[in-house]
Amino acid sequence: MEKKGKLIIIEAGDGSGKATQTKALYEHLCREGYRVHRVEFPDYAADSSMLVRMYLRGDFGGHAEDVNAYAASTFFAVDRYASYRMKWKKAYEAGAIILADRYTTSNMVHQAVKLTDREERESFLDWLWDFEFNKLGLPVPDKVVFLDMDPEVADQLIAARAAAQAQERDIHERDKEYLHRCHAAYEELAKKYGWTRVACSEHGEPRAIEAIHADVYAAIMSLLEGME
Ligand SMILES: Nc1ncnc2c1ncn2[C@@H]1O[C@H](COP(=O)(O)OP(=O)(O)OP(=O)(O)O)[C@@H](O)[C@H]1O
Ligand SMILES: Cc1cn([C@H]2C[C@H](O)[C@@H](COP(=O)(O)O)O2)c(=O)[nH]c1=O
Repeated sequence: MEKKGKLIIIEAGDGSGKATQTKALYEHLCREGYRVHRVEFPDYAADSSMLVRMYLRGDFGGHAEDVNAYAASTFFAVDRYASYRMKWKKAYEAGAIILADRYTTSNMVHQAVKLTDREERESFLDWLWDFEFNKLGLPVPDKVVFLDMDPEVADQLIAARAAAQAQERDIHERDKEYLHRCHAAYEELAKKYGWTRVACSEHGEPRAIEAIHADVYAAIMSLLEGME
């Protein structure tokens, strides 16, 4: 019988602090002596993300909608499959904690919003669940923490980061209206799938990184019982 680990996802809209909070939680859990592996999606440094990179830089069209939800989801899912098989399957099956910055949950939001008809969207979500978790065999998350950052605040954080690091925005980050639709979908899907919401902004300002971290840690604490 396999001794499975725990798969924890830090999920949110673009520029909402996922990398920052994943790093803080990873360091906290390491300090406490847990066996933790940190992964991120897309896995930009890996060959498997080539189609994702082509899509996000606009090779197939400058708008998210230029690639339909099913095609785009497949690019991201294949990248995830390669990461799972090559980087963390063994550790997960040996009982480690896997901490992921984005996962299938990003396809559930960022691709599902392309379908405006409710029935079509539900049917896409059912297809996606079956495709990634049953057909590809990726593990279902044990906990999804949704960082709820006001999209206007996230847009300012992206702008500041882009200026500081001379980075270009991808086709999703360039489209403010799309990011607002994604935020609404996050709120809806957090309820549908039972994701834990952590408030990350108030009165148009981001909350302090440490305060958000304390809430993220509190959200995952109960999962750690019996883990080493
Ligand atoms: N609570 C916060 N207060 C102020 N600045 C923050 C906060 N959280 C993150 N930042 C800063 O905002 C920027 C975006 O944060 P981060 O890279 O963690 O977000 P992300 O969700 O991983 O972004 P992306 O979706 O683009 O991968 C970074 O420059 C980071 O230092
Ligand atoms: C993993 C994953 C991501 N996406 C979307 C979400 C974001 O808009 C981009 C990735 O950008 P980041 O700023 O580097 O996080 O891609 C998606 O649609 N599906 C996925 O599975």
